Amino acid sequence: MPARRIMLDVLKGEAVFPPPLWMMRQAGRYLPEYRETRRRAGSFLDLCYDPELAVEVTLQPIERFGFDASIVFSDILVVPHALGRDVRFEEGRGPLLTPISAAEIPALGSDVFHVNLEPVYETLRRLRAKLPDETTLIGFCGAPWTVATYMIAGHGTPDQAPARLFAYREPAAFRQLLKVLADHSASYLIRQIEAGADVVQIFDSWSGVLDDASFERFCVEPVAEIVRQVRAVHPGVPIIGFPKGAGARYQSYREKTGVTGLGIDWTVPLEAAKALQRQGAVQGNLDPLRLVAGGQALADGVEAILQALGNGPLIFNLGHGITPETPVAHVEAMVKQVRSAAR
Ligand SMILES: Cc1c2[nH]c(c1CCC(=O)O)Cc1[nH]c(c(CCC(=O)O)c1C)Cc1[nH]c(c(CCC(=O)O)c1C)Cc1[nH]c(c(C)c1CCC(=O)O)C2
Repeated sequence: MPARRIMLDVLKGEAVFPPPLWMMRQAGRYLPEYRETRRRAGSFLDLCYDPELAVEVTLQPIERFGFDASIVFSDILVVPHALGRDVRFEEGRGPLLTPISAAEIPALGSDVFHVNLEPVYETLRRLRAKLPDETTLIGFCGAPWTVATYMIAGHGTPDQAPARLFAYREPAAFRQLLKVLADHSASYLIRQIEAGADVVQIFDSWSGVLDDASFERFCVEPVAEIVRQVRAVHPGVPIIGFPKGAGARYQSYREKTGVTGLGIDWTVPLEAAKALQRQGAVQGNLDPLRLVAGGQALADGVEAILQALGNGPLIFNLGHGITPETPVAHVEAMVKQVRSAAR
């Protein structure tokens, strides 16, 4: 009999206690062993495209903490890179891309998109063979809006003003950009599932900066399109949507996109999260800075989530990625508290 992957039970709507647990960005710079592998890899993208090293860093947090889920090591910006855009990561500055112009969008695409992403598929195949049977394997992509913000600005910005202006000034080109990203992201997720992913997550880190109409067109519609395309091929695979900062729009986001699970950031009130659990699983939502601070701030934050959401379908996680300055001992304390929790 195959081992039970409890995160999959939760995504079916079951309440499991203590809840399954993993962390966004769990393979990353807060781990000394990650920093060591990273030094050997050359550039950050070299690490993403080297299945041997990517498997190594993906497994590091699993070996250390025994998380219930493992997320393949890669980045959301491999999609524009595989589409032929120039993408670099500079130490201390984050991603740098050559900004795309409206005139370049009609020709955007690549015959070798999946060839370029083959190392990611190979990493997933190797991971499924190496992971404990009970560990859920997560594939992912960025949502079209969030990926587009980096393609347009060429770097991270606090409010995505360049992408918002572009969308208002060049609506036809922008719509086409979202469509190209949605189609390629859907086929990317389908290939990740075929390489062994049990679940896929769509990261929409910048959905919180949009007005009502723009949220509908730039976040909801492209993600709904991805969900439709993935479900047409793999109807049984759960999809987690993480529209960070969606606030009052979380509920309609799940209804309209059809995502199975909802990633919630730390600003979502626990009462509202409880209401969201009536429609399906939620994943989150510890403030990553409570994990940096540790001590009582951490213990209180963990306890509040377990108390409020522990009776419903919950995947315990942070409300956003773990930050590099987080002490490993604080992660150990969090894992211990979640795992030893009693209802
Ligand atoms: C917006 C976004 C990106 N990438 C991602 C998002 C969505 C989630 C979020 O909002 O955090 C998602 C991502 N990025 C990475 C993963 C790996 C899997 C995991 O362990 O979660 C995942 C799921 C590795 C990474 N991606 C990056 C690192 C750090 C770079 C390094 O190790 O040198 C890692 C481990 C770099 C990256 N990649 C990106 C940025 C803005 C940066 C720079 C900021 C930073 O340095 O933290 C784009």
